[in-house]
Amino acid sequence: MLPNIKNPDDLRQLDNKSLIKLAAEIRDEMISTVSRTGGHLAPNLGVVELTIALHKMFNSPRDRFVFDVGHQSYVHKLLTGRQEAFETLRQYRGLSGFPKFQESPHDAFNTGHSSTSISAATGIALARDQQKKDYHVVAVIGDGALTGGMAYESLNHAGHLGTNLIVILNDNEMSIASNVGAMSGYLSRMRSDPMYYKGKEDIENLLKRLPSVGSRVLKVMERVKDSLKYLVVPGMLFEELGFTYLGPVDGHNFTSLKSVLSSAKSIKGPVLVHVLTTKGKGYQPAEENPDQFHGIGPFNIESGKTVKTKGAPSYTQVFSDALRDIARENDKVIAVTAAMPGGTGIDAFGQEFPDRTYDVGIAEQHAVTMSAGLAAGGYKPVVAIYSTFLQRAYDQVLHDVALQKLPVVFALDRAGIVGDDGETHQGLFDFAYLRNIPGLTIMAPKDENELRHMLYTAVEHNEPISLRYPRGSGIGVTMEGDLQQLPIGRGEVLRDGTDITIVAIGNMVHPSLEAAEKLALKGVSAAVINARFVKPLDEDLILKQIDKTGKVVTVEEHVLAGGFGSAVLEMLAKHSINADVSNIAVPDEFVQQGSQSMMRAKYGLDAPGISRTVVERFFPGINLRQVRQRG
Ligand SMILES: Cc1ncc(C[n+]2csc(CCOP(=O)(O)OP(=O)(O)O)c2C)c(N)n1
Ligand SMILES: CC(=O)[C@@H](O)[C@H](O)COP(=O)(O)O
Ligand SMILES: [Mg+2]
Repeated sequence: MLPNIKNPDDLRQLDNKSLIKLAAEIRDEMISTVSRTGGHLAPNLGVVELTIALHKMFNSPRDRFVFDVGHQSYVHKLLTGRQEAFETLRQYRGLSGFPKFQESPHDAFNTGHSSTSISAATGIALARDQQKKDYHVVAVIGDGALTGGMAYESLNHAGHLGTNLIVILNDNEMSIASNVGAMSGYLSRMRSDPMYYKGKEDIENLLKRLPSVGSRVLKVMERVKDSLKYLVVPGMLFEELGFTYLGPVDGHNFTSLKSVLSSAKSIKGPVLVHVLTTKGKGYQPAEENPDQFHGIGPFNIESGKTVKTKGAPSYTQVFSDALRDIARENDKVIAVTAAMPGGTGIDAFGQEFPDRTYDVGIAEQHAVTMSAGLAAGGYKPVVAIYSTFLQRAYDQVLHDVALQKLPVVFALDRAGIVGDDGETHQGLFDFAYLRNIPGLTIMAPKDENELRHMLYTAVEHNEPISLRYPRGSGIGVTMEGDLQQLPIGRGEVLRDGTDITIVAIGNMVHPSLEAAEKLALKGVSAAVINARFVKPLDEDLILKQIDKTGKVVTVEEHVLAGGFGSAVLEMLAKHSINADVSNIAVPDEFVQQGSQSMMRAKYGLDAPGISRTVVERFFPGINLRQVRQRG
């Protein structure tokens, strides 16, 4: 059936039996494709019926859907004319793993970061109202995304506005890991306590029987109704915020879904539909391990096992091991994660030190300010956050941590090019957004061994400090002995040279060393500095080398504007040094999805790219000269 669904109109004639068949085909298609491409399988398996029902009951693209995070939009893509492209999911120039208005008019709003959907949907609804148009706006948000502050800011405002807006709360009792917090508990109680259902039915029956009498009595009756509802009707919290609450309904049952969506369409004002789903539904390994199948690499469909590659441990793993080593000696160390315990390696810390670990939910701002509070109370919080998600908490870093010089450690995982998640998740901005904050020390290790020492240095440092490291495996260096404190603001010369100085930071140091080897073969003598610190810069070391070579190239896996190269340029300007400088970095554009190696090659962020840039920029005639010499 799936190939016959060219657009949502093709769903209109299908009865429940056909819809059930279609749901099974969609699941097969997603399992088969994601087993090859990798992707967010479990969230999508959970919303198959829900998404089909949405497309059946609404009229996209006239009606607008906003998917929160957007990692659960695969079913929507399959129903909106993107079946043929589906095999290119998350690949270079292929279908995005998130909604993209550039891909389809059915994608009303681009997402990737969590908890934005209700705000965006409110704005779309307001634009509709301004233009006196008449269409539905539907935000689809998960219970995990509902832990993010923006979700509450927008519920609060949308409830106050009273405009027509439908929020579908997809409650599968999971974030990536288990969901956390009081709201999650509230949703669970609605899910599981039969008293709520019974109470709701009883009250509804009672209310139906209440007589319509004179207006004063009516007012009293209304108040009685309200207080009775308050006591037992589920979703009262949302009702108090100004939403009509519908549910909870079984999100895998077409009859219930169609009925509740039909009611939602007819109600005036904001409506919240509470839908219960099972993450990973229909594929046993994903149902059993929804966290592992939240976002998964290629896997074997029969066994559900991922294709393992042997190699160096990931940066995350090394960070996780080192943090536990440090915490065994220092009982002030506290680990904080914002809903990414597995992704950041804080899960292992939590197992060993459950009382010193906090998962705050998808609440990066709260994570940072709470850490500031912990630091003010004498602790050493290590906040492990993906570079892209710390973008959320800029003011908290500046206002709550840095202004008070509080010793919070920011461990930024997934810094640099992240690969298949693409532009929403690239960790390419952190040097820039942190470098302008006074008193914040910024480090990046050249490899996984240096990461351990930097983490130790950070914990021992008594002021705000950050370190960033990339997604994926380290480079396989030996882990050297005891953890050591690195001198703050000191880099190291890894290779001497007389023609040019390459100053690299973080994971660009080793490719720079390789590039220097290549350059040597062309007769260029390149010095290589591992800067280690973006702030404070090792000015003496860099200036001394530049004095020798006159030419300098900076290399970083980060955007050019405001990054490490900018820091070096500012330093040269400060000292009135007139050197010949080139900066290798990501230009002023959003980096698309594609494997990390492919995208690094595209931007010249690998050994061949670095040596090519050096030759083209500083030694353009070199090949010719060599050929002439050889001749
Ligand atoms: C600001 C931000 N922080 C963290 C994430 C990482 N993240 C993506 S999905 C997700 C869990 C979302 O849970 P939920 O909304 O319940 O969706 P489900 O996967 O359960 O369908 C998290 C933590 C993110 N995308 N954005
Ligand atoms: C959708 C989302 O934001 C996360 O699931 C993210 O894709 C995780 O990325 P990693 O695979 O790098 O942990
Ligand atoms: Mg969820």
